Amino acid sequence: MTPKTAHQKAAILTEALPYIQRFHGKTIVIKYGGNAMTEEHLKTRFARDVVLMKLVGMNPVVVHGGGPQIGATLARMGVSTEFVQGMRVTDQETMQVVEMVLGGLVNKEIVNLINQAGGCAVGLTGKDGGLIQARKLLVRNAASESPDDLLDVGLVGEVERVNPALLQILERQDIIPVIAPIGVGPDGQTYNINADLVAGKLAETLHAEKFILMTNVAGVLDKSGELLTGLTPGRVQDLIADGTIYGGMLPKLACCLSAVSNGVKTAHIIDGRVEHALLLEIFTDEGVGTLISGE
Ligand SMILES: Nc1ncnc2c1ncn2[C@@H]1O[C@H](COP(=O)(O)OP(=O)(O)O)[C@@H](O)[C@H]1O
Ligand SMILES: CC(=O)N[C@@H](CCC(=O)OP(=O)(O)O)C(=O)O
Repeated sequence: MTPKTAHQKAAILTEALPYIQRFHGKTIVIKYGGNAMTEEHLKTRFARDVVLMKLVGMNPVVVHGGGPQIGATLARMGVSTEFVQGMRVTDQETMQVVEMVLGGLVNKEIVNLINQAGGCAVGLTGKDGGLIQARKLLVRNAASESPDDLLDVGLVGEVERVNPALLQILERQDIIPVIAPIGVGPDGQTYNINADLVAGKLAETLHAEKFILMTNVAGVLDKSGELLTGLTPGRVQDLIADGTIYGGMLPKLACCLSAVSNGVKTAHIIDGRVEHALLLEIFTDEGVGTLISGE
C-alpha cells in the first residue's frame, strides 16, 4: 500500500464523523462466527474495532459462534458429530463439550482480546442473569413433503425470550458483553443454540440499529459469484426460491429478515476474513458485504 499523505489521512478520519454521530448511543449487535475467528491477527483487529466502537459512544454487543472449535474438540475426544439442517445433533455428552468450548475457551478468548485492546468485556452464556430463555427446537425433515414432519436433534434450542436486564446494567457501566449461544429452559435444561439465531433475537429485543453477521464469505453472492451489495426481503425470497441462497446462508438470511421486520434498521453479512471488516462497515461510505434492509 502506498503511504498516505496528511490530507488523505485527514479525509479518512473526517469520513468517519457522520457515522460516529449517527450511531452514538446506538446498540450494534455483532455475530462473530467461528469460521471468521481462525487467524490470530484477525481476532486482534476485531477486538480493537469493538473497543473503538465503544469508545466513540456506540454500544456493541458481541455474540460469538464456535462451530469449528466445537468440532475440533469433539474430534480430539473421538466423538463423532453430525448436522441436520445446519443444527448440530446434540446429546448429553456433546452438550457438555459445547458448553465447555463456547462458554469457556471461545468466550474467554474473545473477552481477553477485548480487554487486551483496552476495553472492558464481560463474558456471559444465556444462563447468566437468565439472559436467554430457550425451548427445544424440532427441525423440519427435508426428505419429507410435509411441513409437520419434524426431527428431534436432541438438546438443540431456539430462543423463547431474551431478558435484557443484565445487558442494560452492563451498558450503563460501559462494559462490553460477549455472549455464548447457550440457553436455558424453564426446567433448567441447557440448550445448544445456533449463534445466528441468538444474535438475531438479541438484535430484535435490544432494538439494535445494526445487526452485523461476520462470516467467511464476502457476503451474499449471486450465481456467478459476484457480491450482492444490497438486498430487500422480496429479492431474498427470489434468491432462495431459485437456489442461489442455500445451506448455512439460509438461517443467516432468515435472522436478517426477521430482524429488519422487527425494528432493527439494517442487517449486514460481512467477510470476517477481511482485516477490520467491522470498522469498514460502520465508519466508511462504501461499507462492505451485503446490506439487508426492510422493504
Ligand atoms: N448465495 C450465497 N452466497 C454466499 N454464501 C452462500 C450462499 N449460499 C450458500 N452459501 C454458503 O453459506 C456459507 C456461510 O454459512 P456458514 O458456513 O454456516 O457460516 P458461519 O460458520 O460463519 O456461521 C458460505 O460459506 C457458503 O458456503
Ligand atoms: C445447534 C448448533 O448447531 N449450535 C452451534 C453453536 C455454535 C455456532 O453456531 O457456531 P458458528 O456460528 O461458528 O457456526 C454448534 O453446535 O456448532
